Amino acid sequence: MTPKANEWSAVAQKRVLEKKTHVSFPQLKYPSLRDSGFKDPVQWLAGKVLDDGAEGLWRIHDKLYDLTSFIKKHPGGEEWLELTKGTDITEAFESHHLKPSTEKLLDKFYIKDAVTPRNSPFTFKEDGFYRTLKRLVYEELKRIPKDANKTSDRITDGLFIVLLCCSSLASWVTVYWLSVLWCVVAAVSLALLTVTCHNFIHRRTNWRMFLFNMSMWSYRFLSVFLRRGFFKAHYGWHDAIGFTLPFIMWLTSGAPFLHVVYTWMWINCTGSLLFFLIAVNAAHHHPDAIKDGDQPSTETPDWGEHQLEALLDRKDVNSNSFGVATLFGDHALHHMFPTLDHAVLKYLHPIFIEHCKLFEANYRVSTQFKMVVGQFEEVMRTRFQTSDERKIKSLRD
Ligand code: HEM
Repeated sequence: MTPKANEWSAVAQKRVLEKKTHVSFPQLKYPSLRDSGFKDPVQWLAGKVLDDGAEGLWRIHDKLYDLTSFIKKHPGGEEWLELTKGTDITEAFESHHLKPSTEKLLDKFYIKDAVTPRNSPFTFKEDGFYRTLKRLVYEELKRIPKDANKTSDRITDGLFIVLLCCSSLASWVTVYWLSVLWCVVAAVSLALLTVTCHNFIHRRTNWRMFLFNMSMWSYRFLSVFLRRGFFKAHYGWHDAIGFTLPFIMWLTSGAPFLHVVYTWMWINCTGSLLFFLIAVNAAHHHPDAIKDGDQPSTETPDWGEHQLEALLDRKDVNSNSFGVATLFGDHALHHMFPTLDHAVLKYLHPIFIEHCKLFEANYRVSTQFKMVVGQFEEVMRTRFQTSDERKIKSLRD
């Protein structure tokens, strides 16, 4: 029985303790492996293999496909399919392909129907919010300027060059305050570069996605250095690309190696802190953004509408291309269409807003300042929210 609004938080707290069902979606079982080992993407994927009913194949909606022969031919890159073998890839498949012809290609790989229901609450109805928006976006993309994505390329390349120059200067100069100045500029450009490269990591394999790893994070697994088998299986040379920065600093500055390492670590740690501050004050860390445990709008929401529930956009960030690229802007459209360049998204605003109005979707737009305040409110939050509470607050904003 669905709990009443005033009982939701207590019921959800009980589910958290019992660990029998998913908290927000009690029709789903408690995720396997959630509480064992590292809580990282590798563990999450292993848990999905146990729960998704894909029988060692790839599951899309309620059908199973054998994509083994397609892995090397996949235009988006091999990694996506290698990593997801044995899991339900419905959400990834739906959101990463706009061309209607891609779906037809699936028939070639069909093996059989799945025997268990999907272990996901999300729906993709033909006349639902997401699928209708996807069709509109596909048509709209034909009308936008062909070179729209050049803006992101220029911002990324510019930040990369600033990072290289300032890091080398920071090791080269011998005046303390000048060195600090170059270190600060390098750290800021490293943080902004890392965010900007996020624009490239959901797309077909491209060299700019590797620049994300200059931060010593990995665009695939943030736990990459902690996992066994670093150079085997899923781990590649690009996971270690961050080590090229101190090497370049050493070569160009001629400074003693230890001094370079020390300077590099300062830049890296400060850059990481700034990256964290940007990320945590962006779209999701606010009480009005749904989290596991909060009450969803329905037990089987449209996937796209649920994305909107999970974030708030910022009007001051969305108003300029540099802000969008370097501060996780236009996040709603980015969630729904991750393969599109961030610089393209502004052209989709008019149809997106109209579509939200038509479907009465819960799309919220806030400001950067309110997101910073909301981030502290989120940290202090002690109860789970009902969907009505989320809606009422969003109207007040
Ligand atoms: C885990 C699931 C998958 C992910 C994350 C994924 C990701 C991607 C990405 C990032 C692209 C490049 C998109 C672009 O540049 O616009 C792409 C393209 C493509 N993928 Fe996938 N893919 C997945 C599964 C599949 C499957 C199952 C098929 C078909 C059997 C498929 C067929 C294609 C085709 C045909 C393209 C080229 C589409 C185009 O040019 O518009 N993908 N995919």
